Amino acid sequence: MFSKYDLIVVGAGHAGCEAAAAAANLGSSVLLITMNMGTIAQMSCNPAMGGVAKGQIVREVDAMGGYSGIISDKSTIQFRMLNKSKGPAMWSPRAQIDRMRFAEEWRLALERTANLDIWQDSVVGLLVKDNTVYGVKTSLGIEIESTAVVLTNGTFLNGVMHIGEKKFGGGRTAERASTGITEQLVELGMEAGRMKTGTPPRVDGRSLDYSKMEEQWGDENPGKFSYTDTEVSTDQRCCWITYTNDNVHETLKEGFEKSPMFTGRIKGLGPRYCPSIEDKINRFAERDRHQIFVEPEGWNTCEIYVNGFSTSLPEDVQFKALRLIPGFEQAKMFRPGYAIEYDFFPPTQLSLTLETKLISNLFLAGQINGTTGYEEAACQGFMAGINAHQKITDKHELIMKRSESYIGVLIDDLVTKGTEEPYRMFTSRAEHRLLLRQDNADIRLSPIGHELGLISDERLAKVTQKVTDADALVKFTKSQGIEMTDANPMLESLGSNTLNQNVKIHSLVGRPHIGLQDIIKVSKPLAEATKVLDKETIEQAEIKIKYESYFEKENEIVAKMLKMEDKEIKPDFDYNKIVSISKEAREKLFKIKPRTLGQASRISGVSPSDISVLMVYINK
Ligand SMILES: Cc1cc2nc3c(=O)[nH]c(=O)nc-3n(C[C@H](O)[C@H](O)[C@H](O)COP(=O)(O)OP(=O)(O)OC[C@H]3O[C@@H](n4cnc5c(N)ncnc54)[C@H](O)[C@@H]3O)c2cc1C
Repeated sequence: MFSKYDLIVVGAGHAGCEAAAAAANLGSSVLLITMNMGTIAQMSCNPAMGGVAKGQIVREVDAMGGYSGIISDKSTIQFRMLNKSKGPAMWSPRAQIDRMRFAEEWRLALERTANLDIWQDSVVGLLVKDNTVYGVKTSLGIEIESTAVVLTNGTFLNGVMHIGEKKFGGGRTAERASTGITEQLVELGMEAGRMKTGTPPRVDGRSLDYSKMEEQWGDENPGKFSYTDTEVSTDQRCCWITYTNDNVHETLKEGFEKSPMFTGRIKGLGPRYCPSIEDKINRFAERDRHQIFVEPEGWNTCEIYVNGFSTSLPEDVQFKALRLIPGFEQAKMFRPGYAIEYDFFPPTQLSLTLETKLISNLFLAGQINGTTGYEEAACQGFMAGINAHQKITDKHELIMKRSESYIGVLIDDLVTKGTEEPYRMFTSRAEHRLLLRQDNADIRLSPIGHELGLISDERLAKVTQKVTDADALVKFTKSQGIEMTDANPMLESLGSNTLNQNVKIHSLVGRPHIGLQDIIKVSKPLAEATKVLDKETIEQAEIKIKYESYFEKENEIVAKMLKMEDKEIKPDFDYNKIVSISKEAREKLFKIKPRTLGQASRISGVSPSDISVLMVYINK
């Protein structure tokens, strides 16, 4: 029934979809096996993409030829650029998403992708010989062969869901758990752990009184994720904000003794930055209210996601407490919140390509590696799909540097340091975040996508043109002056000091709160010079003018750091021959097998003096 594939991807969540699409677009024959074709790219929790640091990841995946940005744009119901009042390194695109449309768009995109077959079934085991994977076994008893396998099982491996004292096996509400894979991999010598997460109840939006809540609209001129010419709706749906209160907290506390979170019935660590409402009440007892974001799940559905109210308390307690929130007095519940615990594989067992060190040609991506979040999963899937293809076609592996992408930071963090709790991306994890901005992801990464074959010549040419045009515009502002009589009314209206002599446009853009678009309105030469340029090119020039000196300093730091980062360590390097490093460092170095001195320096337990000694040996 099945001939041999180049690659089998197990699971069609955010990681699996990107992995399958990337490898197929590169030319591998791919079979995507997923338990339920009705839940391809299902958003298990919040219907939103992007956010702080996560939005940058979506843009990076898009810049290299992944699909997440395009699909998000097609299903956006509200868009906001977060942190716009801060520096550009913090600007983060976030979109409220139509959950059903997102899943449908992903499925249609996969159906349109050449070299990609889909099979609905559950994988129960791997075909492994001589520590090399060569296919999978399914619950229908079928054995399907492939040269490589990417596992992206999400929260499904031995998943157990909890609502109060009730407990069900399952990978997500109304879906079966996956058994067999963890057990086999553990038997083969891999280590598995347990993590947990939770989700809030969903309610019927027709039963809410929005007049008691604050409206929260998106941006007036909504942006988007993809650098391609995707169209986004200029219509937006409103979200709302309301708050819990003492009565809500007291009611929730009635259920604490039945809460699996407090009775210790759930094993594993949960996401610290996405706590349940019971956790928040417990940890921040001094707070008399917590914010609740009331978010529509789509354009046409009345289903509402109660963001901030993640809970696994008994459903009747959830319901009683919800009705005490302003605007929720008559709320009808569609689905209760629940918690889930699942298996993951500590990611220090992977190499930087996301291939397992133990079993050749087996790659792991997404929540299975201890991460949380669609964006974190999508970018790992994308990278695993690429690297699986590269490996089986004997091409170079793709390892992203920490200084060139959030994707590089994420994978390096996971593989080098591991994670004890669900890992999510933050801007603070990226030491070179000033360079890793959402506005320049295409400039940073499209050449890489192009070299791989995922970005067309035309698309790369557009990026190159943008850089050339932005540089030319910066140059123009340095030579072109502005009359003070033209500038002063605009400066006054924006609360900036007026001029007492004519200046170059460049020096005005250097001022806070003054942008090129403000000056275009009052300077005919600038308006003329920019009339054929798009918004992004003008923005790129403005960011360069305002932050050029900071970028230069950061680039100098990166150049210094790359000297260490580029110092390669051979995979079979024998750390036993170094006598003067600590026992802990030796053990960790053997376990992680760092590729470079830079990676070695980030392993916990490896000290700067261990690195100095190691450097001497490598230089020998
Ligand atoms: C209850 C809940 C709450 C969550 N809360 C949050 C949150 O607050 N914040 C946040 O950022 N993230 C949250 N998440 C996590 C978020 O859903 C994941 O990070 C993201 O979906 C992971 O993507 P993935 O592709 O790794 O896995 P998933 O999206 O889980 O997809 C896994 C896919 O694999 C398929 N599959 C699994 N096993 C098999 C098998 N053996 N054979 C065939 N197919 C298989 C499944 O059917 C599914 O399609 C939550 C998840 C759940 C379930």
